[in-house]
Amino acid sequence: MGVEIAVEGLGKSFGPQTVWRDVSLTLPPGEVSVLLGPSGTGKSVFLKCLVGLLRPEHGSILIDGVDLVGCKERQRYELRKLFGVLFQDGALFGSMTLFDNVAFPLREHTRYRESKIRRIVFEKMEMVGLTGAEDKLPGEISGGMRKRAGLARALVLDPEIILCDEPDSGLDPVRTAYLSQLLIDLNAQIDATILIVTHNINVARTVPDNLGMIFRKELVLFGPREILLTSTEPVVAQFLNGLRHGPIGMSEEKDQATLEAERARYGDGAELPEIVPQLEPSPGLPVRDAVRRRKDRLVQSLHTLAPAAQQNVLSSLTEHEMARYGLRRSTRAGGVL
Ligand SMILES: Nc1ncnc2c1ncn2[C@@H]1O[C@H](COP(=O)(O)OP(=O)(O)OP(=O)(O)O)[C@@H](O)[C@H]1O
Repeated sequence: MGVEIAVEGLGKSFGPQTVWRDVSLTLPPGEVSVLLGPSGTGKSVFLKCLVGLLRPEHGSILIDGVDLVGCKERQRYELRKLFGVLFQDGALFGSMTLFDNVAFPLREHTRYRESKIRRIVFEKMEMVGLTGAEDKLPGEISGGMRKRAGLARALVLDPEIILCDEPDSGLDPVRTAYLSQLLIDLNAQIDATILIVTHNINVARTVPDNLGMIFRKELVLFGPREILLTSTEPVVAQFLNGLRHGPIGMSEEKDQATLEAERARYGDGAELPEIVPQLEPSPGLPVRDAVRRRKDRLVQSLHTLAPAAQQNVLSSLTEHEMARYGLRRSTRAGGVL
């Protein structure tokens, strides 16, 4: 199972510019989380801090109990091995074939024989649907294939944590849907802790177990999807529903396109749409253990959730699960005894 990442009081600045301050959240082990936020709010900077590429000035990042911020360089090097990172553009070497790109971390960090490297590379390329493209150069394939190759490379060292920086950027909606499915399938297969940075509303609605949002230099909320997707917190509701009215202004141009598209779909109404079901692993794959663990956790804290979130948690439980948790549905709509 993937490891837990506990971030406490994190703050990052570049000279006089504060990117964000006092960010605290816990990425539950083996679950998929999404970090949202308008352009330029520091989502990529957050990912780079998590993997140790940037150093925050304040706070701690406990990975499996070890503080990445305060630890020695040697320990940081060891912690980094737990991560697989998919950068925005795939970050492939243009002069290397896909095979060599994907093999690169194995050749750098292990002493495996070439036959073993070959086996691992072929296995990961099959996982991301790139069998047969091993000899292609990055310049000869589509953006979606480059992302998948980047993902295969992020997987070769069997990471316990996978970070994806805008895996959907530059992809059409169909390829984004395939990539979203791929991430859920991967989670079902390897149970890694996954954090995805995006401003794609569909990805946020359908992929993660947990959601968080950065706005105006702060983490506005972080929690289970049922809480964020039913939240009436103005900035969260505006962003997740692509509404014009709300704290996010016109000046963030990149999000304007998203806002236009969603406005065309939902109109300007303040009514929140129903929560759409979360993606499930493709047929033939194991069920995600994270789903069961998360339900256990949510049921324990059910009474602390707002009514709309509570109702969504309850409606996600099967009758068998209701019985296992000792819950009975009341005759009142969505109620519980
Ligand atoms: N190495 C750096 N040195 C100085 N400033 C930086 C550096 N990296 C990022 N920044 C600044 O930090 C802020 C946040 O950038 P970041 O790329 O994390 O935003 P983002 O939320 O990921 O944006 P987008 O959604 O557009 O990718 C920006 O103002 C950016 O210019």
